[in-house]
Amino acid sequence: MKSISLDITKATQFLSEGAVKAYESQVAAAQEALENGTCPGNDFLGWLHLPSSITPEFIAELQSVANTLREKCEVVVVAGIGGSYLGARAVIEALGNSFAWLVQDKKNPTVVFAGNNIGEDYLAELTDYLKDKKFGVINISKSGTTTETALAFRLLKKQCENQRGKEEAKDVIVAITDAHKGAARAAATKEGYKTFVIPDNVGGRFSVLTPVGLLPIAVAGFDIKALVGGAADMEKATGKDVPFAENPAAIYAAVRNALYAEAGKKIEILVNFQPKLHYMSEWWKQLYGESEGKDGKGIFPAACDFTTDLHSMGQWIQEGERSIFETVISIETPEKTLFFPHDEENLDGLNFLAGKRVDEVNKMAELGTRLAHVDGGVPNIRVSVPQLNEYYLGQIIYFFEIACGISGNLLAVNPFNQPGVEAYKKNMFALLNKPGYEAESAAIQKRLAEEK
Ligand SMILES: O=P(O)(O)OC[C@H]1O[C@H](O)[C@H](O)[C@@H](O)[C@@H]1O
Repeated sequence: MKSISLDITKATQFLSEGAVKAYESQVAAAQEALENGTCPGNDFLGWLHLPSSITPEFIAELQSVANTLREKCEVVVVAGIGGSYLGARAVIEALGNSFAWLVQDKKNPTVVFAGNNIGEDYLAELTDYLKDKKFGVINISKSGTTTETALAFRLLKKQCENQRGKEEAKDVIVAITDAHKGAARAAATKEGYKTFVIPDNVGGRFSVLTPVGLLPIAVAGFDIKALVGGAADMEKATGKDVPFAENPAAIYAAVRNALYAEAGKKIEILVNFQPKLHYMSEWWKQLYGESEGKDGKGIFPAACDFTTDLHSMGQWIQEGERSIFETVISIETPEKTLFFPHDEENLDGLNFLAGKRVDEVNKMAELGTRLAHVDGGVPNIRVSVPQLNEYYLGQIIYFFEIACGISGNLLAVNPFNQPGVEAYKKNMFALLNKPGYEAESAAIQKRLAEEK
């Protein structure tokens, strides 16, 4: 099978000669540290060889549970936030019909997401939508205590039991959580739900290839064996003994750090020219943002869908502050085929495109954008992906995961913790007068009073 490939020529032209190669020894040291478990955050390295450790038996167990949900449900709600839903949504939306919610494809349950916000209208409209549906729930939380997910799950569990009865509900609610602790585990144990474990040593943003991602993706009807196969092949292609120049993840990590350290590029924009990849960018933002945004450092991960956002962000990218670079995921061949028709009147003047495939126009837009942005001083890294299918999505996932682990080590941060995310939670609990937060509640009310 082919592999995804990197073109860094439009990025290295913004760097001094040898700037990327200069990272070779640091990258080797980073990969050794990941392999030997001697890097910061070394209790969260379970993702490193996860693809190659997934057995056919485990895939079969996941598929069997997915089949039960597929047989018994018209709709399956995936409750989770951050790493507990982004990977699943990224893959499902990349592979699914762009209008899946409108195309009544009886072969697959409709997969919807909840627990990734606290929007009252969103949750009210979801519960309304589910009122006449035979639905199930996959409740995903590594900690088992995340407020957004727990709040959504309380609503969904009650509605599922009211609509299907407690006994039947038990068969269509699955929990994916910690092996022993947390509210999600406690509820699953009490109610007798089927459960899968999120390994202690795999952090949320690296968990898409655990049941966190694999079960929802299988429920949606996609081939998790191929997904894992692509990731496993990329695991081999980016191993610590692969020569630097032949290791795409090593090169990507080195180039982005060189652009940050030497060329002052503080923002990386992940770009796609396929709208189905929108959530792949959202998954990537968490992976890099939560791994590197520490100690006042780190490249800010942003994302754009082109050509759509060229009509909104194009001006800034072309002529704003030169602190950005672009990483473009380019899908070589679309899954579908559509030609531009000829029009007798040609009032739109587009007959010069007649007979061409739509993607030919998209590819010229991509090339034209690359030339314009590079001319405007925006370095461009191009990740070429042969097809948008499970196998190559597995390659992309592992490529970005291992590059993130390397990059975080090059940046000298702990890529595998996320202490910063606790701040808002503490304030929220204090403001909600959560039991046990009495002192924090008093303090925050005092602060708010003083700020008036
Ligand atoms: O899976 P959970 O424990 O519910 O966590 C869900 C998400 O929220 C946390 O606050 C972190 O920001 C993320 O790294 C994590 O993926």
